[in-house]
Amino acid sequence: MNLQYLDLLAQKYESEEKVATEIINLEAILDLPKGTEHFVSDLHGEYQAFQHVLRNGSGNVKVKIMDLFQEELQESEINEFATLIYYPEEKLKMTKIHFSSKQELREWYIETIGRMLKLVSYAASKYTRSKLRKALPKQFVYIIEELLYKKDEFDNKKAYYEKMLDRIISLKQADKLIVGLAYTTQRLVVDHLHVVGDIYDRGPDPHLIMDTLINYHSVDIQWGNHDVLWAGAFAGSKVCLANIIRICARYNNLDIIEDVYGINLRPLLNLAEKYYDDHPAFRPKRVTDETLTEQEQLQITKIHQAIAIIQFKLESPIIKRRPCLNMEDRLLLEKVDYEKKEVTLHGNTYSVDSACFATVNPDNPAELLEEEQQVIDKLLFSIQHSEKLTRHMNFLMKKGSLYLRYNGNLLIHGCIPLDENGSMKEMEIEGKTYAGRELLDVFERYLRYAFAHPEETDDFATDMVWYLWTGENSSLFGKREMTTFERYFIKEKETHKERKNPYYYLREDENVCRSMLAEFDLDPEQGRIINGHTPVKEIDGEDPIKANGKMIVIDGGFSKAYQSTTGIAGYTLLYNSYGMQLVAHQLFNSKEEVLTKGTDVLSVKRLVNEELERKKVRETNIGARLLKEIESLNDLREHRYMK
Ligand SMILES: O=P(O)(O)OC[C@H]1O[C@](O)(COP(=O)(O)O)[C@@H](O)[C@@H]1O
Ligand SMILES: [Mn+2]
Repeated sequence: MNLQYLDLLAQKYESEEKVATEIINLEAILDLPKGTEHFVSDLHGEYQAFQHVLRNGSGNVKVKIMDLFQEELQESEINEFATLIYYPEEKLKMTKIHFSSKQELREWYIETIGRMLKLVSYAASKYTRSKLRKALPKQFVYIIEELLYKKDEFDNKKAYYEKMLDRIISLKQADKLIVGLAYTTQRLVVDHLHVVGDIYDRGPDPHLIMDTLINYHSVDIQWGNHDVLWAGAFAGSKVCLANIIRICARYNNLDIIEDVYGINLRPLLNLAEKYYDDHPAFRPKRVTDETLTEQEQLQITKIHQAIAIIQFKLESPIIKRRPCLNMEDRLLLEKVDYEKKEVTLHGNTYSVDSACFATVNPDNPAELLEEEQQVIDKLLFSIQHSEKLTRHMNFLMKKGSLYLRYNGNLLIHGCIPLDENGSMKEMEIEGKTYAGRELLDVFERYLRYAFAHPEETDDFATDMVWYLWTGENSSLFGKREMTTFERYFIKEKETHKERKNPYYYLREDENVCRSMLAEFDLDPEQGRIINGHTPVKEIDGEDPIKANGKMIVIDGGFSKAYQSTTGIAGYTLLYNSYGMQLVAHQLFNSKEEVLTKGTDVLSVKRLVNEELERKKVRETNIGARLLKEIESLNDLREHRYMK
């Protein structure tokens, strides 16, 4: 027993009563039902769709409303009420214009606030009062508690409550109260959120997702390859930086770089204007914005080429100085015959007639022009000095990890690299061989080191971050090679294919999944692997629940760009005290549609498993921590107060 620790503890609990009270509290919490975990993945900048899923708790809010009111309310009323919980400000505005008299509005307020209080109290029933208090809107804590805990057996307080509600309405506080209660409900239906990777890229608003997560009550992140690419850029990797700008150009998202994160793109634009023309392969993909003129599209097309070529040039020296990464196959600029305009890959020769190699020196293809060097250096300087990006990246690192063991499950964005036999694939790094969990741990150590040393741009750790984005043994990429060059410049489609790691077919096998759980010291009987990264093609009948339920893949494609291949708008997972449920979301168009049509974009639920007995906090990660705390408090009690 650590006596110093007990001394410290004694400062906080300075009387026997205080120790006893805390022990009683903690023990009571252990017997509460486990809180609801909510899993989402591959958000890819789709803030609106993410907001919707968050606000309706993947359908959980509706379930609670149905439990309480399905006898009393019609379906349309239930939908109206649910919409009020999801988007209280907007829905209030829309509802209020329909009332013709003050009296009508007053009645609606009283009825609605009454229902909301019932809902809050139901949603909070498995939490302690102190947890509920933290979830309440600050300015109304006292009033709501009075209203929530009213026990009016003797009819003494009726007038008191009525008066309270009346005054709330007459003092014009009802709207604020309704908004507060709606957000409290949203917060209560989900205890903890897991984001299984890929917040960034393709969609327009990753920064808004980051802001939401920063303000969320309880969250962790398992990094996706796209998140690591952004972290890598911030950590000093110029090639990661070129990639994020290239992807932003490709998806018409350069305003994320310029307007949101405040990076000046002018030097890059000047370079682009000087050396590049129109090119069909580099036209921006997501042109929803009708205000984008032909001129602007052309500008983006040129920037896209300029930064792609910088990226390819920056890859070469890394591949050459790091033979252990085994990426010589990707020295593509070196493989081009600039006279014949051909490239030879894996023994086959293809035309690269359409390629834009104006800045490439055939004798030294990886050499950056002076201007290119300046552009990338300036970009790196601004990105590392962006206040907002600093905040977002620090949060990403603080709340994130490559994988997470949580309540018996393994959460991981991409894969655990395997060989064809299902064994953990080995990789030699700096003279040592790693595989499985150790490999992932060493990857994470490099990323954290690179992040802590942003001034080092060419060291091994920084190069490893790029490897995490694109390397064969990366647990985030999970494919043999990234065929970006081929997809821009070679017509033959067979060169575009990215071969997946054997993990992606072996994960269908229950025994393989069991051995992966064991590799991470998790119980193969109880645990499951929760994966993102590869869109589940529901359209083709692919099942997100694999390996007899040991593997659940929740990338259903929030990303609009991928919805035509998946056929849905993403999966999410809920894990409450009764078990796990997978939710398939139908296409989400806009919050306006939800508000005007009153219908939720209905989500289809499938049971993954049912707990035989309702799971309690005692059996969770938090429970284990509380048990330790109780043990220390018992020690303190014995040592300090029992003598
Ligand atoms: O669809 P795009 O923009 O061409 O991107 C394709 C690239 O994205 C990747 O699929 C990685 O992104 P994901 O993590 O979303 O799968 C690469 O394997 C591939 O080369
Ligand atoms: Mn991914």
